[in-house]
Amino acid sequence: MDEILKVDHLKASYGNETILKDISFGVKKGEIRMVLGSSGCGKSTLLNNVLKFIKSDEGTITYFGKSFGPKEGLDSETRMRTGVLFQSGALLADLTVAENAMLPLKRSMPYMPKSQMEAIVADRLEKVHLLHAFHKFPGEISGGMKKRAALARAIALKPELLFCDEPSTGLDPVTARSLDELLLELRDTLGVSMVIVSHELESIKIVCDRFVYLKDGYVLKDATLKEGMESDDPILRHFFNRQCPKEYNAEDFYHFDFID
Ligand SMILES: Nc1ncnc2c1ncn2[C@@H]1O[C@H](COP(=O)(O)OP(=O)(O)OP(=O)(O)O)[C@@H](O)[C@H]1O
Repeated sequence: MDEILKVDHLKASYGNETILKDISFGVKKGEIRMVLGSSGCGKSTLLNNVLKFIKSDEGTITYFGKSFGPKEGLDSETRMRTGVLFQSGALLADLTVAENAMLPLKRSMPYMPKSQMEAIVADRLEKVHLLHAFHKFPGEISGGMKKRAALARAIALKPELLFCDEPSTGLDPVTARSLDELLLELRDTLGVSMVIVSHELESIKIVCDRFVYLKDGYVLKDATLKEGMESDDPILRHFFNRQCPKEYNAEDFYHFDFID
């Protein structure tokens, strides 16, 4: 499989505090790559740096074979091939679900006739099973529906690569499960590759192909879900199995900073 995203030796800081020291990994076409790690380890920071929402200290990010340096932003072609589902959903309250989903089209293709935009948006809303909410406002729909509306907006331009920051956070287990299944469905129907930040173990077990586990600014493990779940590393054993390995007593165990 080809790698459609490559992160090489990324270093990122806020002021004097370096959060990511040296991060490298790739995303293959058609795969769901998850970014894992304890709270505060820098998962969202990684996403914001890879997406070039903020400038990095060092490192190269290569999208679809095109490389961008640490201080460079993404070009418009790369942005159009990339979708983002923000943690909050970030829907505009005074726009309908359809108008929200139309925003990327208006920005990228301002001259497209409105009827054509509406047809595309109807298609995307159908894909996320939300066509019935076309004319509704965000305040009139449930949390799970808001996530699906935000997802319709994220796939408006039929991206090849979709970034999702904590997609199931704040959802009840049933709604979270249906969102996970929807992400798998979109991967299969649209062929979109994904980078998903999550700490929801149930979601991880459903959608993850491969993961990177971040620790102290480095990649502790880059592996498949199966390898992660079978790993002897105490941190990964705790993360995936929620159990304390025999060879560590409780005192040793709490020296690890991995309580989510
Ligand atoms: N805008 C910012 N300015 C300064 N420090 C920040 C900023 N955003 C995040 N941080 C710090 O960077 C570190 C990593 O934060 P980040 O949100 O990337 O972690 P995370 O792994 O996504 O956490 P969580 O799982 O809790 O969402 C934390 O110590 C956080 O306090």
